[in-house]
Amino acid sequence: MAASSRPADVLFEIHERQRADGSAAILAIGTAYPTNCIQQDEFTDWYFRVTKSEHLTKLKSKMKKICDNSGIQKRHFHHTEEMIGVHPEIIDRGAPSLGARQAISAVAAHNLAADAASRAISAWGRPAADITHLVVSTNAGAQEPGADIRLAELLGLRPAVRRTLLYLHGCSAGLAALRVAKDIAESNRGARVLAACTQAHLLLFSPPDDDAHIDILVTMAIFGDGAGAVIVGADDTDADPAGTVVERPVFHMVSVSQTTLPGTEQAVVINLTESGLADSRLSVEVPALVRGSVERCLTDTLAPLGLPNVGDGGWNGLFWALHPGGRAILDSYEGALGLEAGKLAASRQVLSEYGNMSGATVIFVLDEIRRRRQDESGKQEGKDCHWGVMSALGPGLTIETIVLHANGCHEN
Ligand SMILES: CC(C)(COP(=O)(O)OP(=O)(O)OC[C@H]1O[C@@H](n2cnc3c(N)ncnc32)[C@H](O)[C@@H]1OP(=O)(O)O)[C@@H](O)C(=O)NCCC(=O)NCCSC(=O)CC(=O)O
Repeated sequence: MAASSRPADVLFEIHERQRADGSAAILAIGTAYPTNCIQQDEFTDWYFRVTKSEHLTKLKSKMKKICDNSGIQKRHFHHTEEMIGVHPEIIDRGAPSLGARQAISAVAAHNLAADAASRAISAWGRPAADITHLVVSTNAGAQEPGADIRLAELLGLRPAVRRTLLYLHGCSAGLAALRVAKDIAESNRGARVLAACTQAHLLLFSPPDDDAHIDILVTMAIFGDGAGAVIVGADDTDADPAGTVVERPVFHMVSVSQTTLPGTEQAVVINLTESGLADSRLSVEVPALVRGSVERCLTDTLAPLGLPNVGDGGWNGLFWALHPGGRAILDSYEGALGLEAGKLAASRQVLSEYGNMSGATVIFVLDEIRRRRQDESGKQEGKDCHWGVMSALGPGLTIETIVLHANGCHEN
């Protein structure tokens, strides 16, 4: 039968040829963090000394309590005491410091992204030149040419690689990058998307203020630096000329959703000013907002999928890759969903070892879940659950979610 020449049919055929056949999968994961490490039980002394705020004894003891209860053991930072020492404007609220902060944190963010991406590419097993699209997400400044171009240079990607750069999505930056990567991979047959989220928080660094700004202490007590990268593709696994499979899906990205909670626009505020992000705000209400809304939000996300048997275990029938925005945020998810102890073990471990690396954190959590699932040595929590939820909070207040399916699991 002759092919139709009706424009609508031709357009449809072109569209079908361009689209991938399968759903997007994460094919490899890489992470990186700075070598400079501060133990959480030493952080309060370090912070009050570096910011020349030793005289603020009441705030110091409050900060100590927050650190003690944070669920964090250590964090990694690009910035050091010496670095801040040569830029006194960083601890002076009245002095402009955006230029100095951005110059330092951009280089750090680019290098961390390159390290994480190199690890992802190496785990993927194909050459960097096979990457067709690049999605980079960061809170470490707002410049052009930006982190995407620099990362493409550092990795030696093809000049024709198609780039997308996302700035200031806060802690949902990692999920936003993955959501965009999924759409690109499913819309472009043969695409291999490198999605990287990189955070260096010197832009956020701020001296203690007064009793009215305890959120500054909270952000200083929980945020750390790090980068995560994944390779995303949507077609059948690729084999080399000898027929050896060189790429295998780790997690399929089944569906994505983004919900902005009404009336919460002041809950997480990120302001880029002459003082960097030091004028940002974090409401004490965030854990309660999460507790009150997350079940409805996840029900709306999962119900239309009609996943087989997931309902049998309730929320405990899923594995969970949650952004550990803070210990109280994880407690809120756990309480609201009735999750068993251990369900958030990967999130709590990443929080403990690295703190909240903003959008990059959830990629560390995903990598930790991958490691636990592949661990043959014993029963790891969540190994029997094949469907999972990845979720993070961002300004808005926004809850971003990706429903996952772990590779090699066809039952359940
Ligand atoms: C920081 C904590 C570990 C501290 O835990 P604690 O067990 O010590 O107890 P707590 O919650 O009572 O807090 C201790 C004291 O700090 C105060 N406090 C806590 N959070 C505050 C905030 N955001 N603003 C102002 N004050 C705050 C409390 O009122 C209390 O004061 P008092 O002692 O006077 O009673 C926890 O509160 C936590 O994990 N909070 C969630 C942090 C969060 O919102 N993360 C999201 C980051 S943003 C993100 O991930 C998204 C994004 O950036 O886009």
